[in-house]
Amino acid sequence: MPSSLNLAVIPGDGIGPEVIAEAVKVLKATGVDATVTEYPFGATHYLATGSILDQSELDALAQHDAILLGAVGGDPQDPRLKGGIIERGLLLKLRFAFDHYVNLRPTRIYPSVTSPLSNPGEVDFVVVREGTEGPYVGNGGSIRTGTPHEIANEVSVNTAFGVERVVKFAFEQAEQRRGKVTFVHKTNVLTYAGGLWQRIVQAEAANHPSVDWDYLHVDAATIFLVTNPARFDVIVTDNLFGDILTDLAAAISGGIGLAASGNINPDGTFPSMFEPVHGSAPDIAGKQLADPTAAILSVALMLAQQGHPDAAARVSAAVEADLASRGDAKRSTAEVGDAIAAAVASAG
Ligand SMILES: NC(=O)C1=CN([C@@H]2O[C@H](COP(=O)(O)OP(=O)(O)OC[C@H]3O[C@@H](n4cnc5c(N)ncnc54)[C@H](O)[C@@H]3O)[C@@H](O)[C@H]2O)C=CC1
Ligand SMILES: CC(C)CC(=O)C(=O)O
Ligand SMILES: [Mg+2]
Repeated sequence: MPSSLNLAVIPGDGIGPEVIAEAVKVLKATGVDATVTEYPFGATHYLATGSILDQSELDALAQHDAILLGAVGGDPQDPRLKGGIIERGLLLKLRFAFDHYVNLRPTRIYPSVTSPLSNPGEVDFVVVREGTEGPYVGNGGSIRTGTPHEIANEVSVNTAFGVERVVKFAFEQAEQRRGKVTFVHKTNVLTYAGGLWQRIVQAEAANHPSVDWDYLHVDAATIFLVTNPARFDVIVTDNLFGDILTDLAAAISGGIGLAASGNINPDGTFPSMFEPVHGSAPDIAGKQLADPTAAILSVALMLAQQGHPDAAARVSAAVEADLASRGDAKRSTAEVGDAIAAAVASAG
């Protein structure tokens, strides 16, 4: 692991720059030796320059130890951004090019946080979402486009290679946690993809006798996330189901402003990328209303992955203390960041 962290930062669009300013503030407060290089990519940059992310920019990002991203995406009604041109051409391009096959999304209901669930119990699980396959790969098309007879396909790609490696990662996570994997899919209907996943989960389970596993259809999984979220330890699922379930997981655990994630390349061939689960939130952008906690907790995930466990623990502890101290008074994005950064610095 490097002693000096060579970090690329992509603040992005909407609330992205606001939450990233606080995340970088907290990173600096840890005292970890880090060089921060900012890149302007996102919808705003595209609208100003016509450029999204070219090969030389991808090559430059590849030179970094890790990437911290705010959120990207502009106004969904803007015709210049149609077809998810930024989400696909920037965010997914990075995940695919840097082989971020593990999208790791931890969920905890902190004791001090008000959950919409009245009695959630002790909730602490991680979603291991496959990050490079599924219906997000862009394998589709449409004919007779724009006519009443249009036919559109979006094919979910699931390879034995891709499923095996993420399932193996999930079982290894469970070995280091409470020893339970829940595989989530829709094997009763998506029988080809689901069958592949099912066989691989069964085979991998045999390699991890200390881990229990069970299976839930994705629709039932949404029930249990609300009625009994404490039953989960590690959830492993595909790209689309994982995207949806982790917004729900964020909602039950105090809000999307608290949910952090890592797009991990476990092999270390490419830089991993850390980002809040949320998007660019155009409805609150530029008003200092965004909660920067998810971006700050993404820094903690990054520090842990980059070999700075003490600094990561200090950031997590400062967030936990800040959550415990939150009352009814509204604080700005920067005020939350200032408070957490001060707590991190004083614990250093
Ligand atoms: N990783 C990324 O860069 C992602 C980008 N997007 C993009 O973001 C744009 C907006 O997408 P939406 O579907 O509206 O999802 P969103 O996550 O941006 O917003 C959903 C709701 O959560 C609220 N919210 C989000 N983050 C918050 C925070 N930190 N503090 C307080 N409230 C927060 C928003 O105000 C909004 O009401 C779209 O262009 C979408 O494609 C969406 C998800 C992920
Ligand atoms: C905008 C999508 C491509 C990403 C997303 O919603 C997510 O990764 O959670
Ligand atoms: Mg999402």
